[in-house]
Amino acid sequence: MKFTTGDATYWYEVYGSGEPIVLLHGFTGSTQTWSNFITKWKSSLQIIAIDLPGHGRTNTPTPKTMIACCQDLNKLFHHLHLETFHLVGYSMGGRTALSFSMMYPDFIKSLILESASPGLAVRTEREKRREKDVELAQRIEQEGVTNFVSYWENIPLFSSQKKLSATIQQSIRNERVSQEKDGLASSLRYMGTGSQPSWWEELKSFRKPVLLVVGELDEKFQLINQRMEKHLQKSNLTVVKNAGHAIHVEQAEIFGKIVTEFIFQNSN
Ligand SMILES: C=C(O[C@H]1C=C[C@H](C(=O)CCC(=O)O)[C@@H](C(=O)O)[C@@H]1O)C(=O)O
Repeated sequence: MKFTTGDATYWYEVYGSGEPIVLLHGFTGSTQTWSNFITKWKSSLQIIAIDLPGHGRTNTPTPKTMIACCQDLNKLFHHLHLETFHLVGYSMGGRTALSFSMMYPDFIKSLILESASPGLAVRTEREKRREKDVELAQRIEQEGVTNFVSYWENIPLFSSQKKLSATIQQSIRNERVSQEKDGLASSLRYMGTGSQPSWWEELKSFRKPVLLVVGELDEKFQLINQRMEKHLQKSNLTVVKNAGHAIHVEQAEIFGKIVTEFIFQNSN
């Protein structure tokens, strides 16, 4: 289904009925990221999966910053008459879910962040990261998506995915190569880790329940989330064994169990 606001058209999908949960994919992803979770849980939950700017079937001619994207999501949730819901985000989708929660906390019943971060606290680090994000965006524009994906799927952060079956690895690749180069480049430039605001200071005032999920093989994001847990009032950090960055793929059953148990514990 499509929701239009200004010159932006967001693609979203709604499944099932019951406790509402919103799913936000990561960089190079789409609603397809959640197909395993949706198949398994749509009989127990109302699931809303959204394509973020620059991804899937969402079209945003005017580039969307993280703040602008969250303002659009606010309009979409009002359009859907969603008063409160559980918000799940993976990686870039986790940064987006956290940003949205900081901006519109009243919507949030619980927040589930998979391999996410609140951005970079130090201005010079943000500036350096933004330069890297822009360089990567230029690489995508010059070399095209297929060549970029061949690079991207081999960065150390995703090394644990090499243990996955060829079929699953191919499905991740298929989702990535289906993206548009201008969309990915715009996402990096305007919603990348270096472009978004830092929410580190605001974490301590967020009062809703937060589940932080990281893979035991993802050292970088384990350290980030250990820091996040110390800043948050009501959070618990779950480290999933034999998983790297993409727990929802690498340990799909465990991911589904952890997330749904947390949702039902916080569904009142
Ligand atoms: C490589 C780093 O940053 C990227 C890592 C993960 C994020 C993501 O959404 C990847 C999803 C995927 O490809 O499965 C991405 C983001 O948050 O936009 C980051 O650019 C790093 O070392 O920080």
